[in-house]
Amino acid sequence: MALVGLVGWRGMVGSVLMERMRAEGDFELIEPLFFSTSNAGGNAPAMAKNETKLQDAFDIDALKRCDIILTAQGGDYTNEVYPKLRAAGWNGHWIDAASSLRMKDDAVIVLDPVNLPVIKDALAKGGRNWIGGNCTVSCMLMGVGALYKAGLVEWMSTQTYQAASGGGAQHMRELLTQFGTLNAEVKALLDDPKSAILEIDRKIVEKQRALTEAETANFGVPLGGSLIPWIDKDLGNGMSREEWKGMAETNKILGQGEGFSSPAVPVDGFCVRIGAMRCHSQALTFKLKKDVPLADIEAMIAADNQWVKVVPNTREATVRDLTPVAVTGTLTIPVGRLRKLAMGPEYLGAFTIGDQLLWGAAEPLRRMLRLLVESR
Ligand SMILES: NC(=O)C1=CN([C@@H]2O[C@H](COP(=O)(O)OP(=O)(O)OC[C@H]3O[C@@H](n4cnc5c(N)ncnc54)[C@H](OP(=O)(O)O)[C@@H]3O)[C@@H](O)[C@H]2O)C=CC1
Ligand SMILES: N[C@@H](CC(=O)OP(=O)(O)O)C(=O)O
Repeated sequence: MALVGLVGWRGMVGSVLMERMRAEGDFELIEPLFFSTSNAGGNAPAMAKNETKLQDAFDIDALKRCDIILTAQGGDYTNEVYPKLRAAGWNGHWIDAASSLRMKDDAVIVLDPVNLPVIKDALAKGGRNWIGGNCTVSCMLMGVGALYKAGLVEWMSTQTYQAASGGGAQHMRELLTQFGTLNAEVKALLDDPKSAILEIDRKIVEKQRALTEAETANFGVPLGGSLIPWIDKDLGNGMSREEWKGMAETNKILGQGEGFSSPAVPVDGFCVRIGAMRCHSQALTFKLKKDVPLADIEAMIAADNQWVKVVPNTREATVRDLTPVAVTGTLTIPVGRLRKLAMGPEYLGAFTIGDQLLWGAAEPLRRMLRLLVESR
């Protein structure tokens, strides 16, 4: 059985990953070795078999024992440990949730329902680095990958509505704390049905502007009852790093663009943080290479994989099935609001949602692990 080192298993992404691995019986196929950056020598979780103590996640010799290492510990950990491990001659498979290695030439961004041929090709060529994609990109491609696979996309523009969880657990807590503070500020007025809404509104905005440093420590500004149209670093050219990932990662996942034989498809838009908990949503505008009937597009998307679900473009179906609340905790990727846009028959609009901790983070990694284990 493959000895699989698990790093970052108790974090937010790691916990979702463990849950999914248990649900799919993955532990029956591996010998897990649990690592910790903070509690080496402590007890490993219940899924441990023969190795019941936590290993030191910075101990290169302990890591070197593993056939496969799967980490959801974060980019700083990857940057510190991965080069040392390879320099020490380790030739195992490295599966990683962090973005650090994503754009390296010897790394594949894994999303097997979309890019199994790219993964298999890299495996055949001796590939050893398998990196999970950006959550927004992975969820988008799980939904509308069919249009790319069919070579129909001339360009795509994305407008995202990204959940607090993308920043990590502390960001989710901060959002809820802000909502609580705001509610408390106007509770008495809310309880009085005769109170004036503009008075409530005034008190809320005053409170939002007066939130303490502690109440905005993670987002930097209020998010509850507001939004933040910037995610990740400022690239200095008017673009956020999250926006840059849209084009770079979409094309790399599909095996096109730089380093590949076919050209990149332009992907661009705006990435916005909103007050959702753990589902990323996005409105997409496509320029298709030709006019394809809407019914054919719907059929193509619906047939692409077992998780995508076309939501009829009606009010009733949309408000029921196409919301973060409907999708959270599920692997379903709804795609709705599909319609031809006023600009012409080649212009297609769509709206899609995904749980950014499942298809956006944990699921592609556990599926890659499974693929490696089953191909041994
Ligand atoms: N959050 C997201 O949306 C996404 C994250 N990622 C990647 O995954 C990485 C990990 O993200 P995320 O899971 O959100 O990070 P977390 O902060 O939840 O977990 C990271 C590590 O923090 C340590 N830790 C310290 N205190 C606690 C605690 N009270 N509870 C749990 N763990 C604790 C754990 O390491 P130890 O057990 O060794 O102490 C854990 O593995 C990110 O840095 C990013 O690279 C990728 C895609 C999406
Ligand atoms: N940047 C994403 C979350 C994330 O971790 O992305 P990446 O894996 O590309 O660093 C967000 O904030 O919603």
